[in-house]
Amino acid sequence: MSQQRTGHEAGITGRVGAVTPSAVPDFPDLPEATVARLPEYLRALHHLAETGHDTVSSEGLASAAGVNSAKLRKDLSHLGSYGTRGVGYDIEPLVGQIEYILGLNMRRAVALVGVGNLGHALAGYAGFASRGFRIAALFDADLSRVGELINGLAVRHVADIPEVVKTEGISIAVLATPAGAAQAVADQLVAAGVTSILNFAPVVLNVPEQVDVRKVDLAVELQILSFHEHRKSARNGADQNGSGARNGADQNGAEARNGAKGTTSRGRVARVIAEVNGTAVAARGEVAA
Ligand SMILES: NC(=O)c1ccc[n+]([C@@H]2O[C@H](COP(=O)([O-])OP(=O)(O)OC[C@H]3O[C@@H](n4cnc5c(N)ncnc54)[C@H](O)[C@@H]3O)[C@@H](O)[C@H]2O)c1
Repeated sequence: MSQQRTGHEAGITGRVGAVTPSAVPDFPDLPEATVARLPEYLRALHHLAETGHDTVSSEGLASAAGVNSAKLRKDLSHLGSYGTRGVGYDIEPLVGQIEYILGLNMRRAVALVGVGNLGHALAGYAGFASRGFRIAALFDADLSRVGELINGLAVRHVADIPEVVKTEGISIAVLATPAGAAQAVADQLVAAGVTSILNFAPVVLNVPEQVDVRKVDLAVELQILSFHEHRKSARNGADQNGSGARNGADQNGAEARNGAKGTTSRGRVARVIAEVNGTAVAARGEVAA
């Protein structure tokens, strides 16, 4: 990716409203994390516009997008958008600017390969259209699926990929085949001219450098949540051990004070261990060395 000037470096300051998509002098070289957050800002901005808002504060937009406001201001500054003190960001031009950066000011044609359980659900999802995408072609290798209509679109055989990709101007494909078929399908797509792949198959694809692949794996997301669950329970356990340790110390203290009358808990534990091991216990209640 080439190094680009940001709007700030290019002298674009002040209200977002002063910056139109055509005013972006060069294509900004955005951090990947910023790119990943832009769709969230866009979703939140669309919602704000639909509910009658013209402007939004950075705090309001950050909260609607689920990020912190310092991060949001930094992200938008990469686009040359700084908002206006006391006013915030003008929503309409900011929407235009983010859509321009994300390349959504044209509706992109997308191909979907592998129209099984997952593929059917994706092909039938109405939300892609409102987010800037048109499912332009469905492909499968199974002849019994070819010709099936999903949302008015007929499933084509994978042999038609080169022709359809060309005629429909498709550059993005969604891959929903079994893992074993995914690499060969990716090769077919790339040979046909596809340059971006959203891969649902649990396999790492080898593609040429100019091809972008994003992998979606819900099992990985669940595994990450599992880690958080594990960590929460480990911390809770540590907390309980902590209070247990404090309680233990209190009890030890009490037992030490009562030591003359009876045996300490440490002594009792030692005795049990000794009984299990068949070893002797020292007179003071300690395990014999
Ligand atoms: N990423 C995730 O979160 C997630 C979730 C569910 C499933 N998956 C993955 O998605 C893929 C599809 O899952 P599914 O449950 O829909 O499977 P499925 O078996 O129902 O569907 C797979 C489809 O791919 C077709 N196919 C097989 N080989 C092909 C080829 N060479 N070219 C074109 N089409 C071909 C089959 O005919 C079938 O229609 C699997 O790899 C699965 O592991 C991923």
